Amino acid sequence: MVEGGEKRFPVSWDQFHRDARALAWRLAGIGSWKAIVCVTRGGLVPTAIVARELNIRIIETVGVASYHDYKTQGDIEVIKKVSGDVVGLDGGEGEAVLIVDDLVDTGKTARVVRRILPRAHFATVYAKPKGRPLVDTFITEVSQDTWIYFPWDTGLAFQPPIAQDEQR
Ligand SMILES: O=P(O)(O)OC[C@H]1O[C@H](OP(=O)(O)OP(=O)(O)O)[C@H](O)[C@@H]1O
Ligand SMILES: O=c1[nH]c(=O)c2nc[nH]c2[nH]1
Ligand SMILES: [Mg+2]
Repeated sequence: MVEGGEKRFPVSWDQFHRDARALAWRLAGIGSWKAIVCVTRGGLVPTAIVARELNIRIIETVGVASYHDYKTQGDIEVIKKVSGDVVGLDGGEGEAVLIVDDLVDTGKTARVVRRILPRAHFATVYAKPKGRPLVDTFITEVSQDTWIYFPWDTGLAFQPPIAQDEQR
């Protein structure tokens, strides 16, 4: 959640692919997992990239939404639960599971998913300071007052020259 003057962190498809692949490289050096639980919808694209790189073919989803209005967080809603088969793999409680999301911001989403899969490994591509303690592995940290613009939410648009912006 961003309050007051915000900073912007726009991410292109190319940069996102590189960052998600960097996440897969890091995860490959840490452990191995039998299944991915993807936190939809933001986790869908990084899950595809990580699953390809780590050769994981069991993909489950958990549907969580809280940013119903652009940039304003509401109550957390679990729209789709995790299948018991996946939670119970190996020792249960998500022991064999890798959870993938695009980012942690306040950490509220991660806290809810962690409650369902307490022993899973939680991985995101980006992290903000408040959410950071809730993730096991991430690639890039941005400040709390930064909004990350993902390529699937944005398009090419004219940018006014910096000098013109300063005259306003
Ligand atoms: O750490 P938090 O403050 O909880 O925010 C992080 C969550 O917010 C976004 O999901 P969103 O609720 O917007 O739903 P979406 O993935 O369907 O876009 C993002 O994909 C994370 O899942
Ligand atoms: O596109 C997004 N960018 C963000 O920085 C963010 N934080 C929570 N949810 C988010 N969605
Ligand atoms: Mg999400």
